[in-house]
This record gives sequence, C-alpha cells and structure tokens, in this order.
Amino acid sequence: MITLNDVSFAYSKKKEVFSNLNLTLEPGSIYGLLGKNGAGKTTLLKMMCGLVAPYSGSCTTLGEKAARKSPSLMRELFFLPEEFYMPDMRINKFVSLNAPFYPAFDLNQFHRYLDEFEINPDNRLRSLSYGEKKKVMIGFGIATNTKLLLFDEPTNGLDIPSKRQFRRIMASIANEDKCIIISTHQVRDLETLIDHLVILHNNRILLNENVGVITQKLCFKTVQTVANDQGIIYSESSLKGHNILLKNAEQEDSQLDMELLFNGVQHCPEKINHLFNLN
Ligand SMILES: Nc1ncnc2c1ncn2[C@@H]1O[C@H](COP(=O)(O)OP(=O)(O)OP(=O)(O)O)[C@@H](O)[C@H]1O
Repeated sequence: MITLNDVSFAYSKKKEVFSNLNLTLEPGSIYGLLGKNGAGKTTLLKMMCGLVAPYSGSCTTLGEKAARKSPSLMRELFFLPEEFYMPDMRINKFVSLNAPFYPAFDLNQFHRYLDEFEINPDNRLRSLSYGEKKKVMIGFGIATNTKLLLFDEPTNGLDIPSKRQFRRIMASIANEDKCIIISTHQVRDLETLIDHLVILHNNRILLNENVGVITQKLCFKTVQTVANDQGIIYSESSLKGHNILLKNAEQEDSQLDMELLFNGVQHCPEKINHLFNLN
C-alpha cells in the first residue's frame, strides 16, 4: 500500500531527516509510528500523502507517486495532522463542504461518532475546545472510509473516556483493505490497538515488525532483582521492581510493553536492530 524506496530527505542542507530509508506498509494493519521528538514521524506521514517529496528515492502510496498528489490518491487517504486549521463555521457546514472530496464518506457514521463524543453538529468549530475539535476531525476522518488513514498524535488532547472511545472506534473500522498509521508518544493510550510497530531512530527505521513477532523474539518482564546474564537487553527500575527486556530464548508468552521497548531502542539500538535483522 505504501512503499518508500531508498528515500533521503532534508528540509535544509544542514540536517538530513531520512537517509536511504526503505519501508513497506501493507493493508490490514494498525501501524504505530514511534520515535523521539524530531525523529521524523510527522515528516514521514507528510511524505506518504505527498506534502513533502524525497530528494532522492521514491515514495509510492496506493500505487501512485505520492508527491504528484493526484485526485485519485487524495480521495483515498485522510491525514489528520497534530495541529490543524479550523474555519469559522458550523460543523454541519464544514462537513457539507469537505465530504464531497471523499466518495465513500458516510454522514450517518459521522453523526454516530459525534453522538458518541457528545458533540452537537450545530456547534461552530471555533467555539470548540482543542479536544472537541480533535474529536470532530477524528470522526470526520474515519467517516471518509478512505483506504489509508494517517493520524498524527490523535489522542493528544483527548480526555480519558474519549481515548477509550477512540480505541474502540479504531478497532471497529480496521479491516483487511485498510491501512491505518498512527504516530504517537502516548504509547499507553494505544498499546492494545496497534498491531505493528515502526520505530524511527537516527534517520532510519530501527524496527518494523508485527507485534506477534516482537513478542516471539522479545520477552517483557517485571522482576525483583536483575541477574547479570539471562540475555537481558535493557532494564529500568520501576515501583514494582525492574522492568526488563530480554531475548525470548525460552519462548515465553509476555505482553508487549511499548514504553519499555521504546526505551530499549533508545539505549541499545544495535542490539534490537541485530535481533530483528534490519540493516
Ligand atoms: N517545516 C520545517 N522546516 C525545517 N525543518 C523542519 C520542518 N519541519 C520539521 N523540521 C525538522 O525535521 C525534523 C523532523 O521533524 P518532524 O516534525 O517530522 O519530527 P517528529 O518525529 O514528528 O517530532 P515530534 O515528536 O516532536 O512531533 C526535526 O529536526 C525538525 O526540526
């Protein structure tokens, strides 16, 4: 669905954001895109929808060169940036102006989401709080029923019940034909939703793996004392003892701890990279 082939990109000559980056994303998954501040998550999402173009290599989205921004591509993707402009009009008016760009937009579905988020469609957009605006845009984006959904930090600004509603709605729309990519720092909000992780680190993809494969190769545990060996890749102390990330040599079942994995990647990127055989 999305292929980045040997992509290099920089906003200025001084600093490259991506160097020879390769990545393929398939339909049927909810991808979690992680990386430190400035790692390039937003830039990658923008590239996938053609808002920035690689200076070398190629980015193909739904079979088309993304940077061409062809109408046939634009009607099949929806990008929700972290910050967005809201015109001064009622929600209903906004929808009647923007929905026609998306052939599969479903107005009833949108109204169901608004109802769930307790937002009145007669409200003026400018009168809404940041979190309420975000909920309108999330509901609108999902109701476009595009093949590709790109959400940049969608749970930022959402209250606790809304985060749960967001997870539930996302899980309900995921299907074999759709590709959902969510960039986030709020790993706890989305841990149960994401089924494939992409971690950006130092201008490249450090991990690109299905959650099932990650928990096959890595074990996530909390222990009272850390023994010296045991294939421990990374450990950090917590209130309950030590959270450890280790090679899953015994093929134990454990639950993915995205925060621990992310911290492990920051501290020992090469070990993780080696384990997952990426270049
Ligand atoms: N419009 C721009 N002009 C110049 N440099 C930019 C621009 N946008 C981003 N950058 C730089 O590109 C790099 C990647 O930025 P990007 O916003 O993609 O990172 P990010 O991973 O989304 O960060 P965050 O987690 O803070 O949102 C950063 O070093 C940033 O300073």
